[in-house]
Order: sequence, then C-alpha cells, then structure tokens
Amino acid sequence: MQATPILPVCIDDLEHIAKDILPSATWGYYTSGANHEQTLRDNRDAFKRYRLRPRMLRDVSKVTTTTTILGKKARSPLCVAPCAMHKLAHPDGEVATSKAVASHGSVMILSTYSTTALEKVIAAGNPETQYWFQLYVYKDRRVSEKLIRRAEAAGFSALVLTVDAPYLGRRLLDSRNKFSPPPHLRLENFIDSTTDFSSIDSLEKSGDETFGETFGNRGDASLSWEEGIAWLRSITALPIIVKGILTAEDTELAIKHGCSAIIVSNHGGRQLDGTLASIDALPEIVEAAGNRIEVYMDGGVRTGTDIIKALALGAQAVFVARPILYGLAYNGEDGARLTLRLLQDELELGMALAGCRTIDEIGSHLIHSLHKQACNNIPKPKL
Ligand SMILES: Cc1cc2nc3c(=O)[nH]c(=O)nc-3n(C[C@H](O)[C@H](O)[C@H](O)COP(=O)(O)O)c2cc1C
Ligand SMILES: CCCCCCC(=O)C(=O)O
Repeated sequence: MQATPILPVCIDDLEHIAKDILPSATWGYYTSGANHEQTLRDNRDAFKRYRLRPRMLRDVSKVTTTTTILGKKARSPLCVAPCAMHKLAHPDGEVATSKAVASHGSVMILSTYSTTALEKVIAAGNPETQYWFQLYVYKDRRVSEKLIRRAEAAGFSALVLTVDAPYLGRRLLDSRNKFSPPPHLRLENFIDSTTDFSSIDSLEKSGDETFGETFGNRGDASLSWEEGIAWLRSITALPIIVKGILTAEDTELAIKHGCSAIIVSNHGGRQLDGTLASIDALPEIVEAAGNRIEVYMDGGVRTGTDIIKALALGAQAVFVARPILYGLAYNGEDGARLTLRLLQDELELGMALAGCRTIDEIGSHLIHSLHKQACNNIPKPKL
C-alpha cells in the first residue's frame, strides 16, 4: 500500500490524500467514469502519446502566462470546470473554490448542481475573474430561464451549455454504492425555484428514483441545435459556450448557431464511454474552428505539461475538475489554491524548459505525436 504523502507536491499526491479523507461513496461519485471507464482512463493516457520538442537557449529568464479568454485578460489559461456538489469535499464548498480561482485570476464555471447559491459564489470572487454559469436545460423551461436571469443579475458573463448529458451516464460505482448525497446538502440554485423541484432541492430521491433518474426525469433530452440554441438566444444576450463537443461536424454547427466558444470535453469520461480522449479530439476541432471561435478543453489534465500540450494543440484555455475536488478535500480554500498553484508552477517551469516565454510561443512545433496525423494543420506561431 502506498503511504499518504505528508506534503502534497503534485496533483497525484492530492488525489491520494483525498482518497483517504473522503467517504468511499463520495470518492466513487467524484472519481468514477461511465461503464467500463475506457474514456476516463484514456483522458489521462492520451496525454502520454504526445511528447514535447523543447527549444533551447531562448532567454527564458522571464516567463508570463498572461492570456485572453473570451476576449478578457486572464493571468493564466488554467481554469476550473463545472463540478456538482463541492460541499461533498469540504463544508466551504464552492465559496472556497471561488476564492481560490479569484486569487489565481482566470475563469470559474459554476455547475447548475452547485451546493452553494450562484449569488454567493460570485460574491466571493473579484472583478478580474470571469464567472460563467453552466446550464442543463430542463423540460420545464421556466426553471432554466429563472436560473439564467439570476446568473445575469449576479454578474456571470457567459452561459456554458453542457450538451453531452441528455441523460446521466451509467456510472457503475454509483449504482453499486447506491450513491445518494447526504440530506444536509442542498442544491441551493433550486431553493427558490417556483417550479416542481422539491425533491431535487433536498437531494432526496422521489420514490425509487435513482440519482440518474432524478437527473434524467427533469432534463430536456429533446434539446436540439435548431430549437435549443435559438431558444437560449431568444432569452439572453450572454455569450453561449457549448461544452461536450468532440467532432468537427458539431464545431461547424456551434459556429452556425452563433455559439461564442467550444469546450472539447467528454465530461471526464462520465457520459458516453468509448469516445476519443479530449486531447485526441482537440486537433480536429481546432482545425474545424479555424480561428472563428475560441476552443477550450478539459479532461485528464493533471500536470503543467498537460496544459502545455493542450495549448500547443490549439486550446485557448484548459479546465480542470477533479483536481479541484481533491484540493478542497485536502484543505478547503487553501487546498483548492494549492491545486491551482501546483499546476501553475508546473506550467511556468514547463514553459521555461521548453523555451517558451509567453503563451503565444506555445505552438504545434512543441508537439511530437506518437499518433499519425494528429497535429496536421494546426497554425504555427512565428518564432
Ligand atoms: C464530480 C463531478 C461532477 C461534475 N459535474 C458536472 C456538472 O455539473 N456539469 C458539467 O457540465 N460537467 C460536470 N462534470 C464534468 C467536468 O466539468 C469536466 O468536464 C470533467 O470532469 C473534466 O475532467 P477532469 O475531471 O479529468 O478534469 C463533473 C465532473 C465531476 C468529476
Ligand atoms: C441530480 C444531480 C445530478 C448532478 C449531475 C452532475 C454531473 O454532471 C456529473 O457528471 O455528475
């Protein structure tokens, strides 16, 4: 058995510590993937199939990670993906995460299924940090509209529509554990809803509903590019970002329907098992997007060099989910800060060792792919 590290110095250390701290059903919910977890594993393994081609003697005495994300300055391209129920990891939950991201200076996407009301989460931040609100669209559209109005009023600057979950993926560990969040936690975004979310408010299952059924019974699986995006467009002026895109075809549709950006994602391997790893899907999408909209990615990012590889393959920003939960479990806000600091330090050191002083200098010239053709047609920076 591996001993628990005393001082975590990388994300894998935080993961080991979190495993010791968290109840096993929470650990299962946070870390498992769908079905046989092929995609979950591949999200990590795929990064290892890209090797770096560092450049030398390039005066890396000063390195900066300043960039822009959705047209706004950010101190780092490392951002936080939407994740349900941070209070399962630590009582301070999403407020702790918000403060940590605010000190880091990039983007936090807040899950609809937050255990803290969206107004409290953004109030814990600062104006330098972008807060985007993640949406699932419900059969009862009044619920979604109300969430959007609240997000607009609170100052969220974009909506992130998750498109890979018309139903919840089949997570075997959650079924085996009969996972159900503890009754003291609330999905606070629904508490003042005027609609029939009483059972989801308290996270109690109605009758024999499983967790997945609770999700599926309320979500609108009929959503389509034509009707769904047009409906969203008709009720909000906020930029719409689609999360869960894995093909060039859907990239084209996202652009056609006026989306502002794309997050290449397979939901951390929790939805359709057997998809491409996010990092493997990224080049096709970057090529299809062709600088018309920004492309971000998430899935399996655990080191600074993973971030460099994703940026080199064309991502404008990179999101992490589970590493934040591990940090929260370890030490609340300080733990979430540690997650971001470890990754940021690794990113900066990795850039210097690869000969990159700025984010713009991270280009496809850095990538040696063990796949054939993976990096064709990615725009190369001038060095
Ligand atoms: C516990 C957990 C809860 C999640 N909840 C949401 C959610 O509410 N909405 C969403 O769009 N994605 C959700 N995701 C998916 C993440 O946003 C992200 O796509 C994925 O986990 C990134 O991979 P990583 O965990 O390897 O960093 C969740 C992921 C995890 C692990
Ligand atoms: C009934 C609450 C379901 C939350 C689902 C959140 C999610 O996207 C996940 O991957 O888990």
